[in-house]
Amino acid sequence: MAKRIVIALGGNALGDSPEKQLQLVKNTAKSIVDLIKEGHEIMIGHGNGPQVGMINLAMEYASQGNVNTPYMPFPECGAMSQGYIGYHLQQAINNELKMQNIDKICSTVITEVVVNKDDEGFSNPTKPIGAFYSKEESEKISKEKGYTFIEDSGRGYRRVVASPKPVEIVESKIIKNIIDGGNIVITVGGGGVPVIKTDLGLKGVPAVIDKDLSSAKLALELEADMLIILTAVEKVSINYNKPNQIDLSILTVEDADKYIKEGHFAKGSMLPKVEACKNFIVNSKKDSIAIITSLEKAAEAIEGKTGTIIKK
Ligand SMILES: Nc1ncnc2c1ncn2[C@@H]1O[C@H](COP(=O)(O)OP(=O)(O)O)[C@@H](O)[C@H]1O
Ligand SMILES: NC(=O)OP(=O)(O)O
Repeated sequence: MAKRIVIALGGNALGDSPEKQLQLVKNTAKSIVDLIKEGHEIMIGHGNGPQVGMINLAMEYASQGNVNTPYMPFPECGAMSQGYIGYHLQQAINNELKMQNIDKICSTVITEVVVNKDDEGFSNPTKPIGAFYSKEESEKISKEKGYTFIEDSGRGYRRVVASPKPVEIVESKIIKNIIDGGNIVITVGGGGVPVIKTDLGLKGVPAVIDKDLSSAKLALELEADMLIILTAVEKVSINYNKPNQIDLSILTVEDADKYIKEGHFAKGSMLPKVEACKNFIVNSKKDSIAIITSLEKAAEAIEGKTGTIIKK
């Protein structure tokens, strides 16, 4: 049966350069168009951690050098990342739709997401962005620029920035129009550009919202049947990266709470994915499903053959 599906695509699954990303999105587009062919309605949210870090670093470097480049504020870097990732994804999906003779179109909505100005995320940076560094490199950059770094799930050290929780998707009516019109939308890129409400209107703030939490919000607002979080691992594990690692096929909300307390899911990577799925499942008015798996395994996971299914 045709389902309304929100797909949250990991920023790391998009590669670490525009050239690599353009290649990788071709496979992503094929998997997504296969789902569209089966009649499913698709909304795509995506990450931007590596990309927004790269843009921010490049713009900062250029503005400090001799080239005539102004300082680029962080929210603008986030909007730039939505634009170029969305451009690659929509081009690849539209090419694939045309090749398969499907009369639909995919478009990116530059999306703002309201956050609370007093969110505790502003005083405790947790969102890893940009490239991975060695411990020594990260300490050197930290001294030079005052950035905070953390060790990211055994993969190296990364800069972390504030990550407030998503409160409201500003462009949700337009997103609904696109979906109700039978087309495909790319939205809440990088979790959405974070904005706060002021007396003068919306105002961008320097932070990166977790795209899994924004995708769950989108799935709830648009009454989706399914939230699929696609990342680099096929299943969620307990004792991750340890000799006694156990991969989970099913994760109940009750077990998720227990494992969260025991510290099995890393902050800024697996924890927000599990929390996003939990939030969607618990608050959905429908008998909805949430799945965490890898891009390559998406179709199999929808058929219930792999991935971690999060259940009530
Ligand atoms: N308990 C866990 N189970 C599986 N993966 C985990 C776990 N804890 C941390 N991870 C790491 O989290 C990563 C996914 O987070 P991240 O790379 O931030 O996602 P994204 O694909 O959204 O960029 C996995 O590739 C893995 O390295
Ligand atoms: N914004 C965001 O959640 O990005 P990643 O998926 O790259 O962490």
